[in-house]
Amino acid sequence: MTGPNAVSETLYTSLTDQLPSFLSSALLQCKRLPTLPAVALNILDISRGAEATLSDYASAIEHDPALTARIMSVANSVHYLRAAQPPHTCFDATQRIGLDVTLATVLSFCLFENDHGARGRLPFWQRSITAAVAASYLAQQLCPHQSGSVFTTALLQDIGILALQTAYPGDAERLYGIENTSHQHIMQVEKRYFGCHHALVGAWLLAKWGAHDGLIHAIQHSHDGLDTEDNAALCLRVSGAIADAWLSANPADALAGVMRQLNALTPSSEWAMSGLLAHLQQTLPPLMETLGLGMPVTVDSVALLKEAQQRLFEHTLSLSARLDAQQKARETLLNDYAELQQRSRLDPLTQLANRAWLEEQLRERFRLCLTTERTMSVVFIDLDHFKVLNDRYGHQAGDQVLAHFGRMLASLIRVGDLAGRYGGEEFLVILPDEDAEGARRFAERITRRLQERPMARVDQEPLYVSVSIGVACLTDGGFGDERELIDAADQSMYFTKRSGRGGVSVYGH
Ligand SMILES: Nc1nc2c(ncn2[C@@H]2O[C@H](COP(=O)(O)OP(=O)(O)OP(=O)(O)O)[C@@H](O)[C@H]2O)c(=O)[nH]1
Repeated sequence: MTGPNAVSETLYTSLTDQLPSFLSSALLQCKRLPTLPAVALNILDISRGAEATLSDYASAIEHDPALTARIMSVANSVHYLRAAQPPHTCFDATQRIGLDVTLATVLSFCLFENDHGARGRLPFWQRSITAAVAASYLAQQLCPHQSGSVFTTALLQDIGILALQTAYPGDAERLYGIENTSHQHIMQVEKRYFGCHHALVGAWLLAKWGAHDGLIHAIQHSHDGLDTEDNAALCLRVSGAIADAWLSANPADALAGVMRQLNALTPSSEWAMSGLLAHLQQTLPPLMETLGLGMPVTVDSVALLKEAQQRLFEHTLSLSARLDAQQKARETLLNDYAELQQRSRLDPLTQLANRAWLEEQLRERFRLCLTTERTMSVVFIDLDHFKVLNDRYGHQAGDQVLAHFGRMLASLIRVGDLAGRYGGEEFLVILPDEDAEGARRFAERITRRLQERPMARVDQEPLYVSVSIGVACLTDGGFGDERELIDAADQSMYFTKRSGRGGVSVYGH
């Protein structure tokens, strides 16, 4: 289970304070509560079909308190909650967590270790389901938009009993096995034996598992008096009494007693009691039959659990296969993205950084230098008489020269430097942590290299080019931004041009 989330942390702490500590330690030992065997069978049946939908699972789970509590808590966990409303019904919960998590949650059901254990819990399950059906019918009359959540809350109102029976299997028979004991009496016995009754236990468990505050609060007060302004709470609280009456040895008398109580509170016509009884009469017998609660249940729990584990295993396998595929798709996507990003930063002809990337990098490095009090230099390079070269040897030869020059420049820079094509036949190199003298030496290496190596061959003849270079160092001017630094390097480059080309000038030197 998920553990309390941030929202219910305070509620959880307050419930923990109220719960005797020996009880919380014992309850923590039972990680899962047993599921109705018939529901477990139904879930397995559904999981065998390839076309099973979320609704199929939700319909199966919604009558089982243990699985309902589990699925509600998982759906409410922080991971799924995000900014959304908490789930109010099994349908909400399964929609929230999706098919994979629903399957993983419901297939990890557990059962009572033997038929005897399951039979001993029949009254608990019968009461939970009867109360849920009654509560949702009443809610449809009084607060229709809450009937789904009232059903779920009513189903879970006694989950504390299931937990206590599971934590104290040896005492369960003695505490809960006496026939025709009233719910009131059970609560008195619990109070004597455990120091609190099952509503608090149920609320604490749901808080521990991370259910939402509304549900926890409603369970905690599910057994309070009927004197409440809140219609949903009223439907919940009266549902237990109706379930007890319906399941008692003498339903007619018991129901009359409940009606008397209600009449004292509110006019009976509003409650449409006869409609409720007709609804219970019509709904409950087939439902109890389906859930195996009409007669003792006989199931081979070992075989059932084995099959569930097998299904869970198959499900996990298919899930991990899908995760693998998703992971691969994600990696390809990331690679494609990285490649695309890299391409969007490159000049296609020279394979150096393009102007946009150069400017972005220069902006960042300029800011870094200011904050860390470091320096940097930029080197502005312009190929000489490139128009003449193009005109004389053709545009293709010009392209060849640019591409070759790009490769040469890339071979001269160090790790951390950035060389790029700034415009047509203009190049820019950023030299971090380099002063003006270092940058000048770098620029002179370029001019020397160009004297040694031709940048193209035309009709087998080597074609040499020269460049005019301007250098500017951050330390040599009060530059306000990176643009001013580039302008300074550009000015120095023009100075070189005016001085006869094929050389290096340094700004401010
Ligand atoms: N082949 C080729 N030529 C280009 C490219 N980009 C710009 N050019 C050319 O480069 C030439 C630049 O000419 P100018 O700005 O007059 O400069 P220059 O001829 O180098 O003269 P100076 O800079 O004064 O030495 C123009 O003819 C442009 O067409 C390109 O990608 N490929």
